[in-house]
Amino acid sequence: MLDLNVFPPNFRWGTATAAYQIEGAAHEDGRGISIWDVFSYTPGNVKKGDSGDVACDHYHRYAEDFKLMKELGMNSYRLSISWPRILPKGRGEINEKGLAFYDRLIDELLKNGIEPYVTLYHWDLPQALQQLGGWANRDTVDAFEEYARIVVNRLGDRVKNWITHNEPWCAAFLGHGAGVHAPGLKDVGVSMQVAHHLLLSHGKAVRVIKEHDSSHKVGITLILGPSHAASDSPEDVAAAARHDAFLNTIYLDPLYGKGYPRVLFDHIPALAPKVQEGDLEIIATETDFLGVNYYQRSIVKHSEQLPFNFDGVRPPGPEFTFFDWEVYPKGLYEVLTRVHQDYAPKEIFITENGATFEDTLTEDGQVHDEQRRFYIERHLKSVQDAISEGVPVNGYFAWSFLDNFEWAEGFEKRFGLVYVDYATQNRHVKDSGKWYSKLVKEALGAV
Ligand SMILES: OC[C@@H]1[C@@H](O)[C@H](O)[C@@H](O)c2[nH]c(CCc3ccccc3)c[n+]21
Repeated sequence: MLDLNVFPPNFRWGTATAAYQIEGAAHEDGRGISIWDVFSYTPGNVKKGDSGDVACDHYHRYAEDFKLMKELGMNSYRLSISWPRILPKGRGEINEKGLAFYDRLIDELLKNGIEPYVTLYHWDLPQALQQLGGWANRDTVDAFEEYARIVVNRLGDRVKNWITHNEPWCAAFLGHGAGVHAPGLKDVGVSMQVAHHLLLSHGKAVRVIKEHDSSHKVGITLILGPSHAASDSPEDVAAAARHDAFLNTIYLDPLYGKGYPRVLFDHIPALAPKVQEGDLEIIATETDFLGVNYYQRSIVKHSEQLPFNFDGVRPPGPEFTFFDWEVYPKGLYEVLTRVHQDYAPKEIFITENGATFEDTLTEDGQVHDEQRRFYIERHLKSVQDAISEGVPVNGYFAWSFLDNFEWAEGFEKRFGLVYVDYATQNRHVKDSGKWYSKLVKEALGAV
């Protein structure tokens, strides 16, 4: 199925994680608390009352984790920095122990010959900033810029690839519209203003990084997926166009200098964000790559449901993951060709792709996860097909290296190529991880 010769010789093969999901040590070495600590500690928000207090204990086990990563043959790794470890109050006093931790982490990665791709924000806003309004408060844009400058100045001699934000759609809508993620607000209008502030802070951080060293590569990671109309009726087609704007072009358009999509905000003018003079120019600051996270497509029909007048329709499958997400590899090809055609990023990295299935650790420490292996194989085939058509995809980061804290699902949902036995913190490479390792070694060996 896969022809590894199609992938460019300098292709980045790796995995992705995020600080709050793997580090643990939530109250160690001066770390401040984040909105996800608060959200997790609030009963009812996270399955089984799980939290990131311990998680994979990566804070203490990163050396063994990177040794395993090297043994598996990967040449890249996407991680995120915990803002509250660096600035416990979000701004002002710097926590030297937090910076020293990431010094050690990056040094250990480089010692293992693994290229770091660093996400500055993967949802763990310092709670002190939330108490001042969080991302709904435009001041947080300046706080993020200060945080970015501190991190880039400290790690910028060794980290050359930066992702400003992970999935602003999640931080904005799941966190402030649907209320199912931290900080747990349910106000669509606020979520749209949050989206604007996240994009604005992205543009500011790009400029900080480029001022530090213009040779550094910087981009943003978006969750993208096709919005398919449930029928060819004009109202379903119009509903799908609004959903496409709601999920995809509300971010893609302003990032690539097109402003906010009229198809959405003509429908909900009262919910449009307040945009100040110069904001759109900052948001559209030139970047070096686009990070694409892909998991599934959406099927959309017209609905009386306000404010968007669209609703989801259960996809036909027939395959679904443990998250009940449809397995639809073609959607990744559709996303990549559409992004290339409509926005033409210089480079694209698949910064997340993966699946959760019910994993069982056998007596002899194996996890036979053929479904996950087959999921990844078919999505890599979609990447291969896009590359064959000239789409500049230069890397694939499987979500995730380790099983980890899956937000509101807690530890029940496992995405790792490596199984984590949380009772012992032992790591067990799953069959999918062994397969991916063999594939990566073949691809890189072919260089
Ligand atoms: O759900 C798997 C991963 C998360 O663990 C990552 O932190 C996050 O970047 C990420 N985004 C998505 C798609 C959007 C989504 C996230 C969480 C829950 C539902 C949908 C899936 N994932």
